[in-house]
Amino acid sequence: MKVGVLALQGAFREHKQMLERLGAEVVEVRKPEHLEGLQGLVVPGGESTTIGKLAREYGIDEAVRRRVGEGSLAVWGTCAGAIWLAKEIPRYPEQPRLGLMDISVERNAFGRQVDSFEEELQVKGLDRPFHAVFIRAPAIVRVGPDVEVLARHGEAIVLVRQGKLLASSFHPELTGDSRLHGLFLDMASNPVAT
Ligand SMILES: NC(=O)CC[C@H](N)C(=O)O
Repeated sequence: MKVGVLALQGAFREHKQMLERLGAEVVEVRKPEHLEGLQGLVVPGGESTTIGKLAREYGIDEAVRRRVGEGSLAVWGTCAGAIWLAKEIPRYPEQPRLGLMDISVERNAFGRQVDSFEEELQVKGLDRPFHAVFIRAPAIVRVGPDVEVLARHGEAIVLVRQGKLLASSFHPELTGDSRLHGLFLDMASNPVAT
């Protein structure tokens, strides 16, 4: 199983290590041609405007849209990566994005006072809670009819799936728990979107 991590900016190294621990071959994606032969792509947390601008400049967004359209690539956006995947970003209508998930993702939704926090999240499909780290995190404030909600923090939606696309508000790569990376590898290895 060969997957990539978008390595333009942000916390991609931790994702790479975790995916490798699960036995995947992991490529750092910096150009469209690096997507060749990949079944999945993880888009890390970081600064979503920077990631969006660089991905557009290098033509990576176009290439990812094409591969997702063919059904041959799964994508998981974490934190800034989730913002990049979203169709709507309230208050930032001009921000460059992939725009493939029918969700609205509000940047820095939890306010300045609580810049960062951690929580034991109940995740649909996991038998025990997942320790989630939120860092200047976004919240998913609207989901379309094809989007399944997998976890919430209070009222806020923080983990969703739409076919071969997955988005999380939090940073799943910062703890030793690799269950969500395992779920993503399962999604990427399944040729049929469910
Ligand atoms: N940890 C993160 O990825 C934070 C995302 C950042 N607040 C943004 O809007 O881009």
